[in-house]
Amino acid sequence: MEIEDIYSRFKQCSSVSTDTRKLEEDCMYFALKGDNFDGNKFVKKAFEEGAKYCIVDDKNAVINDNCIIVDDVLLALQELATFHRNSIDIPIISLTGSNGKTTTKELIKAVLSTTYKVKATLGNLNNHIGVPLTLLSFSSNLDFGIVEMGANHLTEINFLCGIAQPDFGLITNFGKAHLEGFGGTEGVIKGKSELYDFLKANDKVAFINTDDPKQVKQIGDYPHRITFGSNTSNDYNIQFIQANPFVELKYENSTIKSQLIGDYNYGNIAVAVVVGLHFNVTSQNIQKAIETYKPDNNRSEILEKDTTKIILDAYNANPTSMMAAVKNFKQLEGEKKFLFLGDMFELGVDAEKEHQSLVSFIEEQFDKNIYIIGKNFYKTSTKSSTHKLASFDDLKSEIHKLDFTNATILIKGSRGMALERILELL
Ligand SMILES: CC(=O)N[C@H]1[C@@H](OP(=O)(O)OP(=O)(O)OC[C@H]2O[C@@H](n3ccc(=O)[nH]c3=O)[C@H](O)[C@@H]2O)O[C@H](CO)[C@@H](O)[C@@H]1O[C@H](C)C(=O)N[C@@H](C)C(=O)N[C@H](CCC(=O)N[C@@H](CCC[C@@H](N)C(=O)O)C(=O)O)C(=O)O
Ligand SMILES: Nc1ncnc2c1ncn2[C@@H]1O[C@H](COP(=O)(O)OP(=O)(O)OP(=O)(O)O)[C@@H](O)[C@H]1O
Ligand SMILES: C[C@@H](N)C(=O)N[C@H](C)C(=O)O
Repeated sequence: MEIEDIYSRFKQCSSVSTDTRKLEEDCMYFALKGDNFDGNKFVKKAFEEGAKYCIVDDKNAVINDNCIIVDDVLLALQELATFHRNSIDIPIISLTGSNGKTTTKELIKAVLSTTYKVKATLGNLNNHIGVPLTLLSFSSNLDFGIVEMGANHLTEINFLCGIAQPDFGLITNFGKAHLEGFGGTEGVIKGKSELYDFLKANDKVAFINTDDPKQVKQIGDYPHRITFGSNTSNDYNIQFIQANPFVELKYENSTIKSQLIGDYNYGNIAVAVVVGLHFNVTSQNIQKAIETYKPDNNRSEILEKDTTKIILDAYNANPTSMMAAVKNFKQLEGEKKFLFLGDMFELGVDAEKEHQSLVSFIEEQFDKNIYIIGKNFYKTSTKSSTHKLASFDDLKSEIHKLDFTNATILIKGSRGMALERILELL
């Protein structure tokens, strides 16, 4: 069946789903194949749960006239999303970067939603499946769509731009994340810059943080840019005030006191302010939107348990965000500090070097209460005062000996380390 015909059926549906475990009545179910399951096997279930149409690529899965057979279900999903994007004439703002994408996306959404009808990526559904799902959730009555794009290898952002066709774009930062798939730091810069390449090729607009020399270098002399940063020569001048513990910044005559910790969140907030200003959101609305935004899901959360203050940053980790978290932790007030840091994943051949240089850096900053957990950290050379634990189970037997009265604790590690489990041990 041609994509136009699938599209006319999509228009009869309430939504698109790829999962029979959370499927909406009257949706279009795409039977994807994954590492664990073949969606074609769940077609009967999809109809039982209320799907209107099922898109399949196994002829044995065709059980009624509402099954649509295609060569490749994933490709069909991506083509349908592209077709839909071309049919809805709304401005799309896309963002990528090594760190802070979801936070920045949520902040921009909060700011623009004060004044406009806006939809954005749910959670971080930001890959080759998530981006099509995001676009298919947009409709032509929106004022803006915000699309977060993630990548762990070259050409991925270019591919996602082809589907989303952004009118505006921004890169939060270039860091040492997913080094394995990108083949090193230069690969990250090239891969993320595919967003700029798309904007340049299509005369679209880039938001550029001029405090980040990498952004300035990568955008080159491309004229369609909106600049911001600490220098008054920018289109928008934004000043960092402090992050102790919450980030405060100043623009025009407004001071924003956010509920986000970490000076690294300054750039994430600044670009949300600038997007708001550029699209004529009032200063009062920008301020209110940002000041009421609270992070969740283990992303730089600040928690209190009796007299103990906990910075729970266990959602993910990579050398850049780990370094940023440690530096921020160092400048925070507090006499008695503990660090619980877990392995960083997806670093490939750089894993050993990156874990070692991070440990050496931490030991320069802190002389005690350093706990590093996981196989990679376990292999590093450390001072005798640093506590190396090969696994979470090893930490369990150590942690109950510690006294956290009046302490401040940083918890950070890769998703697979799931260091939020520490909370139950405190
Ligand atoms: C394919 C899929 O969506 N899988 C999701 C599914 O996984 P599950 O293990 O259950 O099975 P399969 O994948 O094998 O299943 C095949 C299909 O069968 C469906 N199904 C299964 C059982 C059943 O009873 N009924 C069914 O219909 C199933 O739904 C599949 O469609 O469920 C998991 C739990 O909810 C999901 O985690 C899994 O999602 C995968 C990982 C996925 O890719 N989802 C996208 C929608 C997405 O955007 N996910 C984001 C990923 C964010 C991310 O990590 N981004 C990276 C950079 C991107 C790198 C990119 N190249 C990559 O590889 O991802 C970043 O750093 O930002 C998310 O999960 O948040
Ligand atoms: N600008 C930044 N620089 C360094 N680290 C950051 C920055 N912004 C956020 N972080 C760190 O990254 C963590 C995750 O934030 P967020 O989910 O917004 O990033 P992300 O890029 O969307 O991650 P993912 O790609 O895994 O979805 C935060 O809790 C914080 O530790
Ligand atoms: C959570 C996932 N998007 C991610 O960033 N993974 C890195 C490698 C992590 O687990 O920290």
